Amino acid sequence: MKKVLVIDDDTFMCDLIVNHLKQNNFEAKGTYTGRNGIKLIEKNNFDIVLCDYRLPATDGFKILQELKSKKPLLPVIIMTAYAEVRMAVKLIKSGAYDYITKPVQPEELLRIINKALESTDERETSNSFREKFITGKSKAIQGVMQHVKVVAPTDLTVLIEGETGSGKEYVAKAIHYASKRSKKPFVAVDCGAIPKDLANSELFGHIKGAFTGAINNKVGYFEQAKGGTLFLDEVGNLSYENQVKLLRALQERFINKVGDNKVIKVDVRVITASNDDLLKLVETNEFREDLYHRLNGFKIHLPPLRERGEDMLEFASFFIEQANRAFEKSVEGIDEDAKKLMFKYNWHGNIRELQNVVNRAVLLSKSDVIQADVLPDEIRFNNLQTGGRQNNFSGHRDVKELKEATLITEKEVITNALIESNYNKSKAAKILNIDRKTLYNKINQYDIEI
Ligand SMILES: Nc1ncnc2c1ncn2[C@@H]1O[C@H](COP(=O)(O)OP(=O)(O)OP(=O)(O)O)[C@@H](O)[C@H]1O
Repeated sequence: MKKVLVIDDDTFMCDLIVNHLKQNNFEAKGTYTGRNGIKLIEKNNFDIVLCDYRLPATDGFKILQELKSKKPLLPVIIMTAYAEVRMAVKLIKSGAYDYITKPVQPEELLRIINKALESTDERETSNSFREKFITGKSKAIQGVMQHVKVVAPTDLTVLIEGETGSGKEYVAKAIHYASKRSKKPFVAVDCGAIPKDLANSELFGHIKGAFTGAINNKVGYFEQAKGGTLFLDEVGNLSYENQVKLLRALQERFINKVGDNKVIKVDVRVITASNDDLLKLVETNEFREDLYHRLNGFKIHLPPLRERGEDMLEFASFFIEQANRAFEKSVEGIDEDAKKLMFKYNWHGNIRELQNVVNRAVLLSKSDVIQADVLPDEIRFNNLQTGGRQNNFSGHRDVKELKEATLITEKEVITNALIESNYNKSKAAKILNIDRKTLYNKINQYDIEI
């Protein structure tokens, strides 16, 4: 039986909701104050919380923040008499699962609660992840999967290198779910997306009053991943100060919250990933060498999609099935001409780009197989050497090393996308099928004029 806590200072309404939930097979408990609500949540394992927005001495927003810092995964539904869009957006942005307007309609209440519980039940498990993980048969990936198998049961830190969209997070999850930590949380953090001045508090948490705006205690990612795996994507983006703190956390297995001297023991396995060659960042002093060696307990290099041969078709079939279900279509496969074009293409955005291309093709397809006409122009009008975009590579005939050639091509592809989008970074990132942060990093890396 699912456990629901109702927090409402209107005693009549609170009891009414509790009774209604009990009649509908929930184990419901009510409380009339926010403070007591927080205490009950700390001591019990509720599956969901229903909280009134207007409470004496506090409000639903403050309670929500406190709850999210203590139990980030607990769904909270706010009940409010003020169906104001701005406030609803604010509540949902602050982590509320949803809101319901008062007077509460019994059927609507049950619908929202069941929806929230379903989405929690759908949270990924080892089995559900296995169902959506495609391994592939290429030699390159078989080698990687062999390494995954060997390293998973250990507690080694793993560094995964690979191009954008090549499946680094998926491989990190494969390691997690094959490890003894599989029943504990897998927490993924995009270090490139955290503002530098907030990174300490995001990773390690903070205490109330630690800085302006720290109105409540916050549980950081390290603590959220307790007993499980913390996946730090784009780790090369961490500032020097954060690198020092991360190194300490890894060496000593202790963290400090921002503003607090108390040390907290953390049992977390760290897996990191990078699009960049981290060693290069070490050479240019942008990344600490001692941290690099700590993170590089075991290195896994993920091959780009273009080096995975027939795996591309296996991924495509899988994505076609997914898209058929999502769009209620019944596409059966890809015709030979379209396949040829897809094999010639460079897939700079790798598996993610392939998934987007397949989604679009399924949606547009009028026949039961994907034909060339529903592939994007860059694939249809691709000429073998260029990977689909304008290219001035003939101007670099003296380049012999493959790595240098790749760098030059990447710079040119990015420059072309910027030109094509009139230097609109969001549009250019979309064309390139990378996120804005990665685009900014690349612009800096290649010193591209913008
Ligand atoms: N092995 C796989 N099986 C099925 N789908 C996959 C697999 N690997 C990647 N994908 C698909 O490709 C998408 C991108 O994968 P993922 O996020 O792991 O890449 P990434 O290398 O971590 O990307 P980024 O460099 O942008 O962080 C996933 O959301 C998933 O849809």
